[in-house]
Amino acid sequence: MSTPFMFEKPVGMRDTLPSYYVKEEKVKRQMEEEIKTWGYLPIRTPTLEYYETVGTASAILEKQLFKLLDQDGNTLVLRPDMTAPIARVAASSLKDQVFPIRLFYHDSLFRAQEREGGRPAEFNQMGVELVGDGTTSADGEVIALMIAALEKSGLKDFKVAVGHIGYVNALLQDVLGSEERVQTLRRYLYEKNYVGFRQHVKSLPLSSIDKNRLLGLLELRGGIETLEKAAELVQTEEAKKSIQELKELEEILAGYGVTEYIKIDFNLVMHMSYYTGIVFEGYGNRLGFPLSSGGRYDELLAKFHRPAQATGFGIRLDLLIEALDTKEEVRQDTCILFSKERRGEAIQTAKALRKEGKRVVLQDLQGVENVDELSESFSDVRYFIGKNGQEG
Ligand SMILES: N[C@@H](Cc1c[nH]c[nH+]1)C(=O)O
Repeated sequence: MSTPFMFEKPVGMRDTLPSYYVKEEKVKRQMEEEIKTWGYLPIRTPTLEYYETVGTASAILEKQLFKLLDQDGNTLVLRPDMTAPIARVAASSLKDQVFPIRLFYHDSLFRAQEREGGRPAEFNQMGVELVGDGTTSADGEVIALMIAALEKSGLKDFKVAVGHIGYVNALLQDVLGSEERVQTLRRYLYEKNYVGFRQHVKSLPLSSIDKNRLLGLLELRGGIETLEKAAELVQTEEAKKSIQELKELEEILAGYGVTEYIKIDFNLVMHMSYYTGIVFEGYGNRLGFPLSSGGRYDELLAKFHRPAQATGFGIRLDLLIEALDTKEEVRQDTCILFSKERRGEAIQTAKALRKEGKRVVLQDLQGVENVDELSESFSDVRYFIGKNGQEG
């Protein structure tokens, strides 16, 4: 008797069937070609990392981590992110390599999902890390590269929202003082719960001027003029520096010719707590949630004892493919059906066609359940049947 779980999978785990696999491979290849031409080198890191180091540095919610134990009782995690493992590598195996280091990756990541969420808990991400470069040129480069990679994948009508976590913190801190109160409001932003943000601000014991400054943050979305409005809300050094960086970034992105994709959004607060500066998210036209994101993380490397400034991005392949909505068919060119007597001839023909780069299925007629159905999925069907006859 079969067990009741026979066809079930753990929550959030998915099979990748050929039709999807083919699409993903194609998109991966297209984006990788682009990323390589920008001088990024490939890297792969292990699926499992120590919870104590990479697990905590990844800054993913504790309950989203898949944990397991090794034979010595150490807690391991399935990597939820590539940025922290790469920071580990940059600070250890690559410690003698001079900065900046440009790396790219595509690998599966693991983030446990709520049962109701229905989102995959394992997904593929392609991304880059530019480690050891604190210039705004580096922020501009990774944003422009993300756009170039998305363009290469065939994605149209997408937008990249750019914000600055330094500015958000500066404003919230200037008005609220305590980090605890800052955290609460930051969480509303992270959840994109602007109604909750408004209600919470209204409930705070603050002057109406201060309340309006906080509510003013929600208006800071749009074009370049947003930067002027942002400058009015808070004048601390940190805020000024953030706005200056964004101004410079605008110029850099204009230089790359990608201004049309960009909008400023000071409400951006990311799911990763390691971000320290310019942050960004890519949105496809048809999806309400970001399919790519990234930003500057200038304090993460110090956790691995090689302090360095860095930035990067990750593109989720499952969400990108959803946004692309392509009808890629799993294509097979030729089917050679043979009977035993002419098997040798059939094998030779298959060999010759494969050499030409054709995809050839070589099939003994006796093993076929339904010849008509089988034939339908091929553009070319050849028969090698009967004794010494000619190819049919
Ligand atoms: N690791 C981030 C993306 C990123 C790469 N570099 C910087 N940020 C994520 O998974 O969302």
